[in-house]
Amino acid sequence: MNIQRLTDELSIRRQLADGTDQQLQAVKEIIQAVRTEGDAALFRFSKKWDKAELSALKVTPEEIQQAAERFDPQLLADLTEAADNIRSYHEGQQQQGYRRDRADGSYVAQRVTAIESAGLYVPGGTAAYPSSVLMNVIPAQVAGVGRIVVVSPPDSEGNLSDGVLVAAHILGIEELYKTGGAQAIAALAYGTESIQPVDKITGPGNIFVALAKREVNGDVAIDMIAGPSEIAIIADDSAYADEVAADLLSQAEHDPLASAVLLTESRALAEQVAEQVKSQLTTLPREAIAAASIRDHGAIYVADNRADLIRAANQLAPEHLEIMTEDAEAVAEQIDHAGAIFIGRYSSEPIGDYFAGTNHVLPTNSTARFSSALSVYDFVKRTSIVHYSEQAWRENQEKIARLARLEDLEAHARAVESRAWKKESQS
Ligand SMILES: NC(=O)c1ccc[n+]([C@@H]2O[C@H](COP(=O)([O-])OP(=O)(O)OC[C@H]3O[C@@H](n4cnc5c(N)ncnc54)[C@H](O)[C@@H]3O)[C@@H](O)[C@H]2O)c1
Ligand SMILES: N[C@H](CO)Cc1c[nH]c[nH+]1
Ligand SMILES: [Zn+2]
Repeated sequence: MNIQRLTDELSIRRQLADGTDQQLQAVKEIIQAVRTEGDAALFRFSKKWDKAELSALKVTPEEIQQAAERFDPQLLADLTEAADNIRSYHEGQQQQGYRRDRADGSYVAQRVTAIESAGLYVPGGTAAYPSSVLMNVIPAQVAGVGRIVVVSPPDSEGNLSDGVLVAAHILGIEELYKTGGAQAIAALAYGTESIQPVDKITGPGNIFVALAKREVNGDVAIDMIAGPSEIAIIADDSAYADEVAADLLSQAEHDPLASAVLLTESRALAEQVAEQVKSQLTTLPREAIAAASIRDHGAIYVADNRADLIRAANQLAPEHLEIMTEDAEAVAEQIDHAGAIFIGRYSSEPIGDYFAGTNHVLPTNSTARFSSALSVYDFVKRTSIVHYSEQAWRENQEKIARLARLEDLEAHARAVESRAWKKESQS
């Protein structure tokens, strides 16, 4: 791992945000093929990218039941406990409507309702992600979404992993399809013979999924761009280099495009962490992926002082930010831009990936400057409501008509005044 300038890392980010021209072109062609060919395109792309010969896209209740029956009971208990933690955290996000009444009998209000249908992407290319089933589905359920559709790419046998099926089983999901990548996003956005389109698409995925979500945005709503994983760690000499390195590698193993950055004022720690990353890397089953990620998107930034360190972290706006310093909570107070913050030595990032209850679907590519973790808020909409009484109308109609004429909108003014026409003729 090279000790390099943070600015290099940021320029890597900007390129990733757009993908390469080739990747973007491929995604556009995949979306077009799904729009014109429907299911046939989904079968064809599954064969090409997942090496799977599918006979049907929809997972059957028997497949889910059989997976549940052969699943390790301890793992079932672990997934269930994680689901409980996630549900408890997200229930805190439930929103009520509100109403402001006035003495003249008028009121304005806001009503909160769930979106009708949501399509949730669960990654499955280089690894299966049962945890992403929980992270997508639970906020949608807490919000009260009517139709929840889960898509995930199959393995080369044409199956979803038992973990994904069992997570769906725990949550009572009935609409689950074996399709992934850009083609799954297109199917959710535009529909095929097997998959009815949805109102909103959420969930994380690789660069093809991220680019496809960006392409269909507007025809359908999306949550955010949750692309290849990222971790940044602020650490001082109180941190243990082996623990810092382990946490950096935890995200590097997701994807060759994942990024891992250490931010520190200590050159000694920087050197120890670089050594640790090198030696721990060789012991990982996913060594090749992690090595590519560290080589191409790994960085150690040695800051001049604390202010420089904080500025660098905020500039990166990473998906995950760990803080392992003596005054970790005070440092956290100064972070304005990060998808999720992990405070202190014992808050290793995978705790958030699986168990704490917070959502692991998080904005990447510095979009934490303006985007947030997936949440219940993503699955609701707010409708504003106006009720004017006769008294309220009478007292305010002239002001409203004047404001309309200020904008040269005569029909607006007359609409408000039109109630007077009848009142005058009746009196
Ligand atoms: N930001 C977050 O919140 C978050 C959370 C979890 C996972 N992730 C990320 O999700 C990603 C999972 O990636 P994955 O690849 O394992 O699974 P994935 O399901 O995202 O992608 C697999 C699919 O990509 C498509 N694909 C692969 N190569 C292609 C090519 N050359 N051209 C066109 N399509 C192609 C195929 O359709 C395949 O089914 C990782 O990047 C991980 O870091 C992010
Ligand atoms: N770290 C990922 C988000 O970037 C989420 C995840 C799922 N499984 C393991 N990790
Ligand atoms: Zn992870």
